[in-house]
Amino acid sequence: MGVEVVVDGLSKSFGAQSIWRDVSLTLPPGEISVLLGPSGTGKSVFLKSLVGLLKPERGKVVINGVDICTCPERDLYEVRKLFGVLFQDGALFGSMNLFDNIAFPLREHTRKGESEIRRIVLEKMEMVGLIGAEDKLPGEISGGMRKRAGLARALVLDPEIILVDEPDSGLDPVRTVLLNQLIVDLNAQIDATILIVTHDINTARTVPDNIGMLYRRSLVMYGPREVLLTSAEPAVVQFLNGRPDGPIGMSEEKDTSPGELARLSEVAVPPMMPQLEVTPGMPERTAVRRRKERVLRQLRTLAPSAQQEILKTLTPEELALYGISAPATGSWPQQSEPATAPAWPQQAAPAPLPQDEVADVPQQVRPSPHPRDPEAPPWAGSAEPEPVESSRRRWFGRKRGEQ
Ligand SMILES: Nc1ncnc2c1ncn2[C@@H]1O[C@H](COP(=O)(O)OP(=O)(O)OP(=O)(O)O)[C@@H](O)[C@H]1O
Repeated sequence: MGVEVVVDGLSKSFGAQSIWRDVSLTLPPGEISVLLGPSGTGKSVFLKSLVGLLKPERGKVVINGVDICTCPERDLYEVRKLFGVLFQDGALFGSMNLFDNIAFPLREHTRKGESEIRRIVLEKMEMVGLIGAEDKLPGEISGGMRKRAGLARALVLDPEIILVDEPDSGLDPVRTVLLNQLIVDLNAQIDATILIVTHDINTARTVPDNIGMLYRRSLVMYGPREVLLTSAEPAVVQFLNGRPDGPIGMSEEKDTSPGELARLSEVAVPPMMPQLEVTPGMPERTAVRRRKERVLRQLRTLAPSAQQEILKTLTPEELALYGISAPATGSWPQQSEPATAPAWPQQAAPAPLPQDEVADVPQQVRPSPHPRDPEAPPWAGSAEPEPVESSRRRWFGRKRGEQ
């Protein structure tokens, strides 16, 4: 399983220009997260800070117990081996064919022999659908193929954390969806922690488990996808609807007129879209189960609209297990008699099916093998949800020093 990345109070400037301040978030292990934000808000700078290519002046990035902002170079070198990074343009060497480009990290960072390198490179090229293009130069292939080649190169060292910078830039909508599907399938296969930086709304609405948004030098929101995708926060609504009116303008410092805000408040939050599922025949995404448990534990801290959407994803069996009797009605879930934690049926992960048998594989929703403690349901302790103000503070960030 991928590793957790904990970002705590991170601030980055270039000279007098502050890029973002006091950013705190956790990328849960093996889950897919997306970082959204208007152009120039420092999303790429954030990715580079996560991998230690840029040094923030305050805060921590803790990976496997190592704070990469302050650790010695030697430790940073070790932690970097956990990462695979797909840069916007694939960052391929123009004079090398795809095979050599993808083999490059193996030749640079390992002592593997050429036959082993060949096996690994061809395996990764197969994963991204590039078999047959080994001898092509980057200049001879399409932008989508270059992205996939960059992804294959990011995979050769078996990363536990994959950072993807704008996978959709320069791709048509169909290629974007196909690349998104590839990322979801990859996550199912290798269970790596993935962070995607994008401003593509469709990607944000269909791919991640968690979403954050950078805006005006802050992380204005971060959490389970249902939180941002149902938020009525003006900047989020404007962004998700691609509206010209609202707080986001051509320049970052734009002021919003009361008229604009009024117009925006009439804009409906677009309905949630279902998350992309893995291609039939692939292993299941084990992160889905882990995330469900994690999110249910924090359910009552989330906005009511987010709770509704989360509850809609539960099967009747899961609703019964978690003692929820009134899902998705607009009201706080009623807790029924706590279920005595049943033993989940043990199931082996389904074996990949042959290609000619993959059609119409029924979706399996597997209950968690780690059911909650029946004595402590996620919403125990109060029949009422957390006050809106404190749940807003949780999702809209807090000032430094505030608890
Ligand atoms: N090495 C650097 N030195 C100085 N300024 C930099 C450096 N790298 C980035 N910046 C500045 O940081 C700001 C944020 O840039 P960044 O590329 O991270 O934005 P972004 O959100 O990824 O934008 P986009 O969505 O357009 O790619 C920009 O103003 C940019 O000029």
